[in-house]
Amino acid sequence: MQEELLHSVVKLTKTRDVDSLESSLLSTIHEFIGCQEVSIYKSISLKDAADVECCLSLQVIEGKRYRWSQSEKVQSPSSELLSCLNSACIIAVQSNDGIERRWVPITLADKPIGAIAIVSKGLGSSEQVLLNAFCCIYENYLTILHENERDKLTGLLNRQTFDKKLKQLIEKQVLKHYKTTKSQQDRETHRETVSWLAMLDIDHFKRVNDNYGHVCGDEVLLILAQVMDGFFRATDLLFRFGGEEFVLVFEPATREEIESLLYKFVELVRITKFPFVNKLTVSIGVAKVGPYDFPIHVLESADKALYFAKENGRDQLCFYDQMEPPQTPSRDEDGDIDLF
Ligand SMILES: Nc1nc2c(ncn2[C@@H]2O[C@H](COP(=O)(O)OP(=O)(O)OP(=O)(O)O)[C@@H](O)[C@H]2O)c(=O)[nH]1
Repeated sequence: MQEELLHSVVKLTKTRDVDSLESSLLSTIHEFIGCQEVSIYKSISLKDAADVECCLSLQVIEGKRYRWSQSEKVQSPSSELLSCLNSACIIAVQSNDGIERRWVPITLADKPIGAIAIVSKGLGSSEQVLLNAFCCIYENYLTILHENERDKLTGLLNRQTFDKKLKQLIEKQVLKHYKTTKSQQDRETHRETVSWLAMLDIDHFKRVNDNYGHVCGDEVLLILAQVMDGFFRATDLLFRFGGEEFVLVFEPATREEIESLLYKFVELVRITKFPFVNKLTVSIGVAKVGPYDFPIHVLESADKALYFAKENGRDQLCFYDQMEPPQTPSRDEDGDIDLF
């Protein structure tokens, strides 16, 4: 038993990304603690505590068969899950048929960000100790992985993780696409709700540095990142690509939804009071992320649209497929930015 336990800890800490860490955690919990179901829930929004997603779930069906399910928005989270998320305390309830439901909070930087939920026939004290220990190992390792994926100044995702995260999103999209669309005609109609990538760049940022110095420039960058973090949903991927350039990846939405969201953001930046500078504006280039696109091509398209927005007055957004022909050359060709 001790040897197996050690192996499971080694296996858990061997993973290098959050998704494999989570599937490893659930299979380890299932292996060592008899349960019917074990799931990971995460808060999606900082503003609304009831906005919760079930990221991954392992369910035992008919003794030795399992079913995995992932990324499902929880329509009405149970009151126990919500109190676990709000209080960061373990909650356990037992029904008359002896089935126990237990929620163990997951915290990151002292903030509850989710919970592990386990359905069992009741856990003995040694099983509870084991479950809490697995959750602590997961939490500690999650903190390390989280720090490695983040930009040190702004706390947003860093450029090194971009390829991996975008590939994961595209893979999920392909899977969903095939699950939900049976015929070629269905696939055509589903193209309307694709994911979107936006490349965002601060206008005339050099002037901020030149007038007030690099340290003040850094503070402006930090505040802009906080504004972004507060405005977009937790499921949107926000990257700092370096300097004053950011990349945002949104989950499937219609063009109208993304356009309206980004217009609101451009307006929000315009009216936000930043330190030192009187006025700050951003330009944004937007491109579709289709299920069969290569990340580099999507990035190049968004970059061209961003260049177009800059060339045509800044403080605006431009969609790649709505640019006026002839298309402007990518800044990549000018040697202005280095894509990979
Ligand atoms: N403070 C700070 N400045 C940075 C950082 N990285 C890059 N920069 C600065 O960002 C500025 C980018 O300037 P440019 O590429 O000329 O673009 P811009 O002045 O924003 O003009 P447009 O993009 O054309 O609107 C340069 O002054 C860089 O030194 C950083 O990490 N911190």
